[in-house]
Amino acid sequence: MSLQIRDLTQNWGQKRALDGVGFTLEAGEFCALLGPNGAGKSTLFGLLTRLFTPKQGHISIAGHDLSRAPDKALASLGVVFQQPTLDLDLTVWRNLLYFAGLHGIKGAAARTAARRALEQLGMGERADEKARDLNGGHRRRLEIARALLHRPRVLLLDEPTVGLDAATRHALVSHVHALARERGITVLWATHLTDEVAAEDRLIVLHQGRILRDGPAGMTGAQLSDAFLALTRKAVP
Ligand SMILES: Nc1ncnc2c1ncn2[C@@H]1O[C@H](COP(=O)(O)OP(=O)(O)OP(=O)(O)O)[C@@H](O)[C@H]1O
Repeated sequence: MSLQIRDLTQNWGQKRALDGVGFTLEAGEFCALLGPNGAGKSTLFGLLTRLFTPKQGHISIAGHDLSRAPDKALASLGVVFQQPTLDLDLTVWRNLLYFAGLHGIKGAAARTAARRALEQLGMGERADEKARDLNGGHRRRLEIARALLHRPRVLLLDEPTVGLDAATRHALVSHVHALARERGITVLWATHLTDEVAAEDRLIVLHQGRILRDGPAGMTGAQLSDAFLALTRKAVP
């Protein structure tokens, strides 16, 4: 399995942000992590990326235990955070090479990796443009390309469509589905928008730090939206 989480619990003072969360994702699986504001999605991502360490629970990435072998585990992980972190004054190409360098990928290997990542995101023609001149959707795609440079097995995206219009969001979701399907990358896509979930996706609903539902989405659109609202309303104490 590519990503395994067991019994993860995290408190912020008196507040329990995650309460015994556990699930396993296989290679090539696209999993939508759906939760309203405050569900615990960012806390979960903070633990997965080792921004902080869990008091209780276990995380393993591509078979590497995150607390015992953090370097190997994190080398298998690509991350797109909610807040964009591109250098807007650099070209697309320079943004990628700079980040490749941070991963220790240099010279011809870095150029090959950057070319491959741009192709994967349909941005092969954009290499010489300044990041500032890209529209919101292409900036996001560049961030995804950058997260793929070191060929991670697992890709985490924390609400990557914030601020994008519906058509651009749809295009971005399609690109990332293709990465999972065609490249076997395991994707964990956090969102609070039900229209980003496809019927065949694995769907995990997180609310108030707990998993309320885990399985194939099986529905989309208004049906899914109604089911999500009913589920999260019912759970309010
Ligand atoms: N550093 C922190 N200190 C204190 N409380 C926190 C901290 N981070 C998160 N929380 C609380 O933990 C709960 C879960 O928050 P989290 O940000 O993980 O949820 P989320 O699903 O990512 O929400 P959003 O979509 O609003 O970002 C919330 O009640 C939040 O107020």
